[in-house]
Amino acid sequence: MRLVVVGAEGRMGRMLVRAVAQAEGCTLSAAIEREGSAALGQDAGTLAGLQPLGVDITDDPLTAFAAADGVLDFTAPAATVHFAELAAQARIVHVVGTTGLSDDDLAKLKAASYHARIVRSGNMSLGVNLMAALVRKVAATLGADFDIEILEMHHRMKVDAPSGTALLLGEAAAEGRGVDLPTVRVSTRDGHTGARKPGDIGFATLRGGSVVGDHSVLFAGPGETLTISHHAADRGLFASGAVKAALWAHPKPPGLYSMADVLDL
Ligand SMILES: NC(=O)C1=CN([C@@H]2O[C@H](COP(=O)(O)OP(=O)(O)OC[C@H]3O[C@@H](n4cnc5c(N)ncnc54)[C@H](OP(=O)(O)O)[C@@H]3O)[C@@H](O)[C@H]2O)C=CC1
Ligand SMILES: O=C(O)C1=N[C@H](C(=O)O)C[C@H](O)C1
Repeated sequence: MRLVVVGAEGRMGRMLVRAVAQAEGCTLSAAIEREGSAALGQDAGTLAGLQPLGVDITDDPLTAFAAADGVLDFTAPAATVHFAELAAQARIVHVVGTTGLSDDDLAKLKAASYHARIVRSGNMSLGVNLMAALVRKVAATLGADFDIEILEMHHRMKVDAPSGTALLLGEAAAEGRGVDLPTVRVSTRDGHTGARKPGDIGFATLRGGSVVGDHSVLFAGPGETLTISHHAADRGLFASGAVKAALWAHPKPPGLYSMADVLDL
């Protein structure tokens, strides 16, 4: 499978280049950065800390997608929407790890998925997707006297909050309870907030240092608290999950898929 990495100079972009170079059954066909990037013309392998791969970074996704079977995209919302339109035109696989997408962005991805095979997830790791399945089950099992709070911590450079993973876990909890997350979501508390509203799902965000990604879901009940946690130690795990998703989606019909589909959870 010929794969393009977009945002190839980014923290995840470099990891994706390494994961593609090391995986069986795929090759890196192109690497893309934005117009004006200092990385243009550099070898993607060298930039990722590998031997040269003979793939120079360009700012021409249209040409790259026309000669590829799939694209791995951990960039930014506006870029991802644009890449989804190009992936749909080229009828290829689009693996989307980008977080912070608005409802409008998600609607555009849905439209693109009539022609592209899109796999989107706020977290590409096996552990987090398994955790989401557990959270759904626990939320469905415990009664309304257990309050659900989601805590996440990431590195100081992260630009969106709550994290895509926290939202994915919140959606799983809401699904377990049979409610829509937007109707119960509380993402900020400051000042005289009043008592906690029954049924709310709270989010707390920490940022600092080089933390790759830590998530906990707390079920706080009368006299006991159940906590389910995940600690990511290395971004390589998100990158290998993305490659797995691309290989899984290659023979599938156009559509919008999740990591739970890929992992058969
Ligand atoms: N789903 C998952 O498992 C994971 C998701 N993520 C998500 O992935 C995204 C990227 O994270 P991270 O790698 O840390 O961020 P970085 O800022 O390090 O990387 C993003 C890269 O994308 C580039 N980029 C942005 N716009 C364009 C464009 N239009 N064309 C080409 N390249 C573009 C950026 O270039 P420039 O710097 O010039 O803007 C940058 O090189 C975030 O949304 C993050 O939350 C991260 C880890 C795991
Ligand atoms: O920006 C990051 O770094 C990460 N983003 C994803 C998210 O928003 O949940 C996944 C991971 O936790 C790292």
